[in-house]
Formats: sequence, C-alpha cells, structure tokens
Amino acid sequence: MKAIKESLLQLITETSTNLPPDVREAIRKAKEKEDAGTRAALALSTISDNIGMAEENVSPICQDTGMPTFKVKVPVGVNQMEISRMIREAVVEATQTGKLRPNSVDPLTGENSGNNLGEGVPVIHYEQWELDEIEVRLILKGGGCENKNIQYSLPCELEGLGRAGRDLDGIRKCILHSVYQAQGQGCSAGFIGVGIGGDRTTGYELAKKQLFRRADDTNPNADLARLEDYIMENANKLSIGTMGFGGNTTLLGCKVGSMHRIPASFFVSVAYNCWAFRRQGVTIDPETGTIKQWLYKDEPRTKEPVTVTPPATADPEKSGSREVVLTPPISEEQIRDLKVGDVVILNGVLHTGRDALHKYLMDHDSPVDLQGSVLYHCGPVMLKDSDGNWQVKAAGPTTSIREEPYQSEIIRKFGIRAVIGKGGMGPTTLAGLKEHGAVYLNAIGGAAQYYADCITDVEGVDFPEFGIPEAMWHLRVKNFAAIVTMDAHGNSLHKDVEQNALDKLTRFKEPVFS
Ligand SMILES: O=C(O)C[C@H](O)C(=O)O
Ligand code: SF4
Repeated sequence: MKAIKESLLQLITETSTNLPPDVREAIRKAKEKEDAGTRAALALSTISDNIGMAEENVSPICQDTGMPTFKVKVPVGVNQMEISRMIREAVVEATQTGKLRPNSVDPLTGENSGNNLGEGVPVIHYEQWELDEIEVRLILKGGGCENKNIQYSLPCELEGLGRAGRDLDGIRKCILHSVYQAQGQGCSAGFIGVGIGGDRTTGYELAKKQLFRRADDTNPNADLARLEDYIMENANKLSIGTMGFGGNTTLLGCKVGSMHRIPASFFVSVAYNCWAFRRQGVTIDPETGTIKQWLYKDEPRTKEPVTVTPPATADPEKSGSREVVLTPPISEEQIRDLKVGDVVILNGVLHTGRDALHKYLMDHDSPVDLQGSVLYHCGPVMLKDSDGNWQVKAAGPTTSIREEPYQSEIIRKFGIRAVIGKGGMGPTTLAGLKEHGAVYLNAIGGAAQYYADCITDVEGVDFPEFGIPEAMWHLRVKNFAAIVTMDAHGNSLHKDVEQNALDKLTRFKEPVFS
C-alpha cells in the first residue's frame, strides 16, 4: 500500500483541476443552445475557457475546492484507519501545493486550520464490498452551491406552485422549486441530486450519492427516469440561465434516487451542484496502492485548445451592452453613467473582502483608503513562492448575497464605488447603490483561472489572521471584465430574472404525475 498516498494525491489533483467528460459534454451542449452574443453565451464561453485553463495550468477550476468528501469501498480485511491516514496526508499535501484551498474553519473561533484538516474534515465514508480492489470516489462541492441545497417535508406549500402532496406530483413540484430558489447563486447552470424518503440525514446523503452517477446515465426505475426527463425539460423553461443572467439552460443534470421512509416523515432532499461539478474516482490495487482505473474518464482525448474569449465579444445588439474601461479610484459620475448590461473592464487595484471582513468593517476602520475603490467578493487560492512572494493560484468571485446585511452600510461608510461578486444582491444593497452612487458587477462564478490570469500583482494583504480565503488581498488587475447587473438607478437584472422565473414557475402548478 506504499503508493496509496501518491494515488490519492493524483485523485485530488485531477478532481480539482480537470472536469470529467460527462460534465464537459453537458456544458458543451448548453453552450450550443445559447445564441451567440447573449450574456449567457458569453458566460458559458468564459466557463469553457476556464475549464481548459485549469487543465492546462493543473490549477483549481474554482477557488472554492469545497468540503473534500471521500467515498471509499474496501475489501474485507483492509485497514480503514490506514486509508484515512493516507487520505489526510494527501489532503495536506494537495493544500500545500495549491490544488486545494485551505477551507477548514473552526465554527466557534473562526480559525482556519490552514491545511484542510479539522474536526470531521475531510469527510470519509466507508463501505465494505467483496471485490478485491479499493474504490475511492471524491467530490469537491463548494460552499455557494452547498448553501443552495434544500430539504422539503411533504406536504407543504410552495411559492408559485401551491400545495405539494405526498406523491410523485408533490415531489415534482419540490424539485422544480429547488431549481427556482437556487437562482444563479449556486453558479448555475447546475446539476441536482435528489433523495426521496429517508430521514433528514439519510435523505441528504442519498441526494449527494446521486451526484456520483454519470450525467448521461438512465435511471433503472422507470418512474424516476420519467421524473428526471420531465425535470430536465421543464426546469430549463424557468429561464434563469447561466449565472442567473437569463438563458436557455438552467439545469445540466437531474438524478433522483429513493429510499424507504417512516410513516410520519416524507422528505425530498435536493443537493445542488454548480457547473464546476468536480467529482472523480479511482480503483486502487490493495497490494501495491497504485491506481488501476479512473472511474469518470473516457478514452484519452486530445485537449481542447484554449482560446480565451475577449470580454468584448458580447454583441451589443443582443446583450444591450456597452464596454466601459474604468481605473479606480472611480468617480460618482462614472458610476451613474453605467447601466445594467454594460461590461466593465477594470484596470488597477481591487481589494478582496468577504464574510469576515464585512463583519469587521461594520465597526472598525479599513486598513486602506477605500474611497472610489472596488471591493471584490473573493476568497482566492494563494501560495507563497520560494522568494516569499504571494502567487494567485485561483481567484473567482464568491456568492455576494451573504454580505447583504452589511453591504449598503459599508459602501456608504467607506465610499466604495463598485462591488464585484456573483449571484446578485438584495433590495437593501440595491437601494444603497442608488443612494450612494455605486454599482454591483457580476463576475462569472467558478471562473477562477480566467480571473487569476487578469491579476498582474499581489500588492499586499491585510488580516492574514482571517485565513487565506477571508483575508483582505490587494490585487492589481489588467482587463478584469465583469457585467453590471445592479446599477445606481435602481435596476437589477437579478430581480428581473427572479420575477420572470416565478411567473414561469406558476405554469407548473397543475398536476402532471397523478
Ligand atoms: O468560497 C468561495 O470562494 C465561493 C463559494 O463557493 C461560493 O459559491 O460562494
Ligand atoms: S464559486 Fe461557484 S463554481 Fe465555485 S464552488 Fe462556489 S458555487 Fe461552485
């Protein structure tokens, strides 16, 4: 078993940096369905470029490498404690080499362990089987999409859909609702795993287990196969689209499983996974520890050439966009000139800030002057090189809505002119943008290589004690493109897309599976 750690390290690296072929195929098909020049098409091009860059750079597809979750099957007699030790060592090494972001945080002290180890982290599940090989599957599911998981207890009342009863039609309504409530915040277009039955814990486990099915398989249960097909066809009619920009593809895959329940409980649990659907698996020889086979790889394929799409290719006719180049400090006049749909190209310094920083800034000063500045909701993957200089390994946006309780006040207090993030923000921020003269810019969630490539210098860092993702990084960028989705005139693309999706959701109120 000497080689097992090396095999596990390969598994982690491959999972974080190279999307499996079934996922790539689903994204390719989605791209085909969007009209060239629309915002959704532009987002999908950026996503495709990013997938190619991650593979080429052997760097994380998305900066959030999630909660590492291993599912291990072992022959009788194999030492599971030894495998767990090897997994933990491989996780630490993958963190040191920047394949994983340090993501393990003590919920009480807020301290980041720095090496992805912690109480209950990584997650490792074991099962025994009678084959003479070890199977290890790994999923790296990020926080933004994890936050969009949802569990329904039937019967219930659903916004737009009315009563969902304890039957297949009630289940249908819950699944449609789960896609609606996720909007673009889990980096749509997404994949969902659905667990019907069980209890609250096993229901979610079953939902997550569905994510290990290949995106192109067929459910062996005819009723569930029919349900999966129905959801794939109809959830896409909600027009939420890639990143919640509107568009033809909202869902890339739907896999449903069922298990027995107890008479009083009827749960439908939905695990939402972003387009950066990172799961991989291997079988390992228990004698040597070497990899025998990869589970989600097809025949060797030629790498797709990486041709980075210039942000300016959005067709102004179709997307209604202008392209505006801005260099901070930005004036109020420049901001008030921007409209939803404009593409902003930023040059100069951005400051990152997310949950810990927003909370801190509410009642402290900022270590740097933020007048006219751009705040980037981002928790990057950073590594120090041999000269002690910070290198950016991945740097896409994080879900902005978490900062809704703070954002407007922080914009006012510090004179921030633009906030970059993803998924949009709520009514308090929208009012704050109007009142204080600021905009919200949506970057493409998960496109961490694409944005890392725009960063020319790390100018410094404040609050390293918050941990790498939560620290305030000062990053110099060149040609950093993001779309205005909330402007200083009270307009919000997110509000419009959500309202439109709700109107469409109501069309699915009538029973289909009776
Ligand atoms: O933590 C992050 O970097 C991003 C997170 O996965 C998110 O989607 O908000
Ligand atoms: S930022 Fe988006 S792509 Fe990355 S883990 Fe979060 S939800 Fe997934």
